[in-house]
Amino acid sequence: MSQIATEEPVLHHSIPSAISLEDPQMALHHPDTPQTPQDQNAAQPVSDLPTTATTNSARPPNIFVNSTQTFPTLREYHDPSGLVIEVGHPSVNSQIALDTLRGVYLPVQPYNRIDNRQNNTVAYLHEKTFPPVRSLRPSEKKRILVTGGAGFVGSHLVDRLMLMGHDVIVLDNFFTGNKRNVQHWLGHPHFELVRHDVVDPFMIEVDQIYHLACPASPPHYQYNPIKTVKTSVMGTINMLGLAKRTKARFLLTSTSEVYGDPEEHPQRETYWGHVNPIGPRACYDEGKRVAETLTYSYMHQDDVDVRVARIFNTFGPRMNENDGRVVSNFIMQALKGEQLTVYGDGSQTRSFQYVHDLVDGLILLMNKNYTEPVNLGNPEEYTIRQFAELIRDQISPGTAIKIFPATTDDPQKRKPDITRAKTYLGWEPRFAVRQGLNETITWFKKQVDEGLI
Ligand SMILES: O=C(O)[C@H]1O[C@H](OP(=O)(O)OP(=O)(O)OC[C@H]2O[C@@H](n3ccc(=O)[nH]c3=O)[C@H](O)[C@@H]2O)[C@H](O)[C@@H](O)[C@@H]1O
Repeated sequence: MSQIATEEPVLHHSIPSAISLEDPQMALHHPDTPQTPQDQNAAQPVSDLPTTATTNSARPPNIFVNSTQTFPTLREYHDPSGLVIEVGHPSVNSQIALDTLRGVYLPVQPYNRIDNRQNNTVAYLHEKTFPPVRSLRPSEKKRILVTGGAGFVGSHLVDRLMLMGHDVIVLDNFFTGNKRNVQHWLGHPHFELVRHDVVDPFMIEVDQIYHLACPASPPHYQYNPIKTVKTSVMGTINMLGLAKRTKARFLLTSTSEVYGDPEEHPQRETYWGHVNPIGPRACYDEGKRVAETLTYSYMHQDDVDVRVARIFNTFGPRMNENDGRVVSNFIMQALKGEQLTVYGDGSQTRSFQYVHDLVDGLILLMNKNYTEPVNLGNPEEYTIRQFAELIRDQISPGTAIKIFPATTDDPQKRKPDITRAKTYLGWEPRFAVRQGLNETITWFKKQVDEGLI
């Protein structure tokens, strides 16, 4: 190999700036550089090579080429003995150190497993330490599909299901979801992340399906209303079809928006709603209403085991800072010292729940035997103006609150009646809005400080 290397014609290739003859270490390992006896002794057959990225300390462990620097030989991809130490091609920026690649398929400590008998948890080490998850017997462990699992609510649900010890498969098209929300599970043996749009069918064997996939903030769902309707209709048909085939239990995350601009207050699940079918919110409201219709049609016609949660306004860490919803808008505005934007006269009301409460409710609903729709929300009701003052006073009391025109068809009041959830699930919110807001503000501040948003 080294012979071939020295006889090669001089070619010009783009190489990473990290690999330079000016680097004394690199020069030491270049085939043209005289080698010490120790170096020559170090040459080994491939089978004897250590399998970590530390094998050849002179090479950067992971090489992706951006540099336009040229270097006149192909020998760069070989070690002094002529063994390949790097694969891939500069033309497609695919170079990678072989040791790095080995680290993927031949890890030094494959899935090092730490069982903690005392608290019945198991932790896996694979390049990073994952949070310990409960150790379940095979009969207790479920395969759970979460559509929209990389979104705000979905990712918190995934955290919980993972910590509970289940196998979790996340489907997300990343339109409003973000891989960052679940990156801490990437590589965990219980976790799979699939980029997939629920508008297209998806086949898998699962025990439970939490169907969350759909843009939920008004600016996002109104951005492409036809796609929003397709997501609710075709996405729900696809997931119900999957539930039917696999006999999985199916939970639809519906919304308080099915009540429209309600004439009943607070809203009970028996209320049929007051929705404008051709207004700007209709793509979401009517989409979710059809999704509910489909869910119960599959239940009656095909015996699919279904659950329906009607989710009221929810907030918490991992909300998208740009999604236009009132909580993220007000927090970001106050953090930046900008005026808070109240749409309309601010007398419209909302009831806000902290995301951990919602996740509790979803898991309860999935695992209890109640099949009618259930409201999940915190009845703590605020006018939007009060809510603006609450956030302003927690972050920057001097900031101005400014009135802007109301949005079309904005519901004037919203507050859940949670009698059903209390009665059939034993659920009610535990977080006061103030505590949830403190945690959410702390998270947003950290994101800003770390330059992530
Ligand atoms: O937050 C949620 O979880 C809900 O958000 C939306 O429902 P909406 O109540 O319209 O939520 P926001 O966009 O946060 O608006 C709440 C109220 O604040 C007002 N608002 C919003 C943003 C803003 O900067 N200023 C402001 O006054 C809106 O006009 C509205 O009256 C979705 O449609 C629901 O599906 C979802 O459950």
